[in-house]
Amino acid sequence: MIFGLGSEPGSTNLLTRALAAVDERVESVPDPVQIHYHLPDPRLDHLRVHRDYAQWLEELTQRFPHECRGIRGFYDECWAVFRALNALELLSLEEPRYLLRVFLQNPLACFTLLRYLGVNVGDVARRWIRDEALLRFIDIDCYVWSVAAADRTPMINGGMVFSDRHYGGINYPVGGVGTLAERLANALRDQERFPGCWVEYGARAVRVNVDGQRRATGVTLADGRQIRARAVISNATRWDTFGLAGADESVPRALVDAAEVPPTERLWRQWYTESPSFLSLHLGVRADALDAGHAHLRDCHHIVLEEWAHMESATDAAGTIFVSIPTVLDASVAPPGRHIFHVFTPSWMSEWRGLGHSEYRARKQQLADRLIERLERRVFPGLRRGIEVFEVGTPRTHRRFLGRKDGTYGPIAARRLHGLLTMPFNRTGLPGLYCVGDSTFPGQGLNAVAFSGFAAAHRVAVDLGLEPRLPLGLDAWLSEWISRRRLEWLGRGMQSTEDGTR
Ligand SMILES: NC(=O)c1ccc[n+]([C@@H]2O[C@H](COP(=O)([O-])OP(=O)(O)OC[C@H]3O[C@@H](n4cnc5c(N)ncnc54)[C@H](O)[C@@H]3O)[C@@H](O)[C@H]2O)c1
Ligand SMILES: CC(C)=CCC/C(C)=C/C=C/C(C)=C/C=C/C(C)=C/C=C/C=C(C)/C=C/C=C(C)/C=C/C=C(\C)CCC=C(C)C
Repeated sequence: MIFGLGSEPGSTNLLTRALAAVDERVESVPDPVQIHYHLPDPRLDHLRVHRDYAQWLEELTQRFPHECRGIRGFYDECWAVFRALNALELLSLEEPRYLLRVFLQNPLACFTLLRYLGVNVGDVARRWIRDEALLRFIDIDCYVWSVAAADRTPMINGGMVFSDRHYGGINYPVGGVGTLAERLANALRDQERFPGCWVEYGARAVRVNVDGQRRATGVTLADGRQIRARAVISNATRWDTFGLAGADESVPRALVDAAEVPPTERLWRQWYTESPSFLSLHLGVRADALDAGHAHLRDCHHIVLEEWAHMESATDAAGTIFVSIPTVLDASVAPPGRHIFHVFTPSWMSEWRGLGHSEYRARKQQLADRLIERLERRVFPGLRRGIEVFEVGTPRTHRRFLGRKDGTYGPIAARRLHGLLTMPFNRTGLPGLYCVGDSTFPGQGLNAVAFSGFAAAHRVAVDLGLEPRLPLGLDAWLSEWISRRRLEWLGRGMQSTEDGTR
């Protein structure tokens, strides 16, 4: 489900812009329905989130006519956030010269964003909507991408997702999602266009090297090679970069030595915790086994939930089922007459730890069977008999192939936080080391991590003197001042939230 590949005017189509930055583009297929929901409440069952905004509003208000005004009010606020973002050049919020420039260019958009930066989707939804069933829907409509209910999902992100799905829309890259990475990597390897660039695969960084002045100077790879650099950018999660979070404070394989971990990281650990990983089934299915005229095969993405109580469950394959069938949009990604089903549900590493080889295989089979059974009963009769390819991935698979601690999907708020204000930016307390990806502002999502990539690249370019900065030491002084004030203010805000809770 790819956000950010749109071609409409504005700045929020960050994948399109990243590709354009290296003179590339990918052909894509517009997805007419973002998600087809199969939910426990009859008013929410077979609810389809149409790309066409008017059609979507009509679908929802027909089911909740008494909430007509509330629905409009809520989504209008989402659009206000989106329009403000879409009107700005999106670069590093840690760069004072840029902040001054965008503020002077578009003060109204900046004020709108400032107003919503500390707000969560739940706060806005409850201001407009009373019906508990509809509020539950807003919860799951957040949960399916943020792995958190509305009151822990930042409003800036809600504004992006709930509006962009109707603006730039969801677009499937022809040939599969891997095309995006391939195009970027191939472009960078073109020495005529990008002399000196190279991409290495299978090269695991195991340590960030730090000199006597406590400055990052490069990385050590698993094969012992050392690469020197003036700037090191880690796209590993915060836990894999700086060590573990939560009660388990042992640090097995963090990239930064425990002695070098900056004190600000402690704050971050109090605010964010790991979300679960996923149990994933990758299925190749004979189309003729499924009912050919099956209405559900029109849509690429489905969410299946039989009981609300199981929404946030991440054990025993009992939670929310996510289904993605990319062959609905692009038949070329499978052999003729076949569909690809990617079926997944949240799952914790604790369910998979300590299992021997045969126990691990048996458990995968058992939980996969349960998911297929649930899907056959609710949405796709005949699914099992059509399966020709069957692969199961667990949190252990995610950890192995993505190098993410416990295979986590990313950070989620450990408690109610002030929207996006608490999310760390790209600079870290260790000079020369930057973080990027979903452990940094604004969090999970391809478009969100693309934003953090643009922002990190911008700040690094300024620090290396490749982009102009404020003169007379003002850049360093102002950056430091903003960062200190933010931390002090957040420290105080968090303390008062805790006192209030107590
Ligand atoms: N749109 C969707 O349908 C969808 C679905 C799931 C996830 N997502 C989101 O997509 C985003 C993908 O972000 P991403 O690409 O930054 O993260 P990623 O985890 O997918 O990729 C990180 C890459 O870094 C590599 N890596 C990790 N540690 C390394 C090390 N020590 N040395 C060398 N390489 C290392 C991994 O192998 C991996 O290739 C996430 O935010 C995720 O939430 C989107
Ligand atoms: C100047 C002054 C004073 C001030 C200033 C203010 C400002 C400027 C501010 C700014 C801000 C900003 C720029 C921000 C930004 C943001 C962003 C970009 C955001 C983004 C976001 C995005 C997102 C969140 C997305 C997401 C998505 C996702 C996660 C997805 C997912 C999916 C999945 C998981 C799949 C599903 C499936 C099924 C359903 C089947």
